[in-house]
Amino acid sequence: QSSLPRELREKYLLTRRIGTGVCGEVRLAFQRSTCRKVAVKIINKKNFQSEGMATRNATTEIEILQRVDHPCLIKTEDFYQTDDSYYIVLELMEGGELFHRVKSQQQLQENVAKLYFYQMLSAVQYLHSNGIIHRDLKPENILLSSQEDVCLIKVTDFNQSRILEESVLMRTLCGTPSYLAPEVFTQASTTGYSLAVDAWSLGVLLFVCLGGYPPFHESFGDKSVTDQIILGEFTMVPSKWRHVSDQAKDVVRRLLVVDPSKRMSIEAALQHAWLQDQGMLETAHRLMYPPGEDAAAVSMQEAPSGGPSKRKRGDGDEED
Ligand SMILES: C/C(=N\NC(=N)N)c1ccc(NC(=O)c2cc3cccc([N+](=O)[O-])c3[nH]2)cc1
Repeated sequence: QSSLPRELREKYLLTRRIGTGVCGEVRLAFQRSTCRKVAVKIINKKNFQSEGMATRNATTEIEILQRVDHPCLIKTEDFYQTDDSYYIVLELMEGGELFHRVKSQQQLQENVAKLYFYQMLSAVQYLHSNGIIHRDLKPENILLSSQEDVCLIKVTDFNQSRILEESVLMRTLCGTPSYLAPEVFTQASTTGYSLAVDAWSLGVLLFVCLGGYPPFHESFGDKSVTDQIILGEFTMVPSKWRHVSDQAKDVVRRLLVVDPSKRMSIEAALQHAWLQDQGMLETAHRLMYPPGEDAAAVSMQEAPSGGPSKRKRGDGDEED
């Protein structure tokens, strides 16, 4: 406890480790004033390659963590740092990492995988609409809110994230193209598809949820994992995929496409037939926007037809 920042120690009681990551650990903590349980992610700075990289990455990450506001993105409520570590206070996600959920259940039931996948798509759609690319979507970075199958998921770990800012390239493309070399345009097409990297990762995540094992793995055939990825050669083991619907397989196949310009986009995935499932969508929206938690949600609720519409005013009075 002694090496913790004093303010952190004064406000929170840190207890046992609940999660481990390559760049640090996660501890269960109690807010002393309310006894409320929170998670504290401790990231040791020396894990980053170079000092410059560390500060930029971490600053960007902290900025992103504090800026994002979506039900399927982890929220930070406090942030401290010492010379050698960052301490990020986060909401507790008692279901732990998706990685362990899939491992313990071999593979998820299709409707559960669909509910989780829809939430991941919503989270990534929000990030992309705010010019943020996650770039490191994997089962360890998807957290579950409870031990129940039907639960809220949250994306975390923006360590590799990048904020798409106005690039020199974009400005260049505004000027007269007459004197520009061809690679300036072809290079444009590659950076133009940088959002698509998250779509690929979501394809891998969905594959793991449905199949219970990774699509690219050294145990498959004689090619290296890198070669399998570059060739887009994934293996659907029949015994594992026999009970998975053709529509679900179609989503995976359209995301795990090597050419980013041909890969299904996040938007297109949200429109895919597999996700036009009213039951799942209602469950997802009930989890993401629980009634009564947010005035906006209340006002969006359909007032019961005919009966007096109960709406909460700012001062909390019920009005008929
Ligand atoms: C921001 C971040 N990583 N950033 C980075 N590596 N640079 C980050 C990474 C991982 C987490 N993980 C958790 O909050 C987390 C993991 C876990 C496992 C069992 C149980 C719980 N829990 O809250 O009950 C867990 N929470 C939270 C934040």
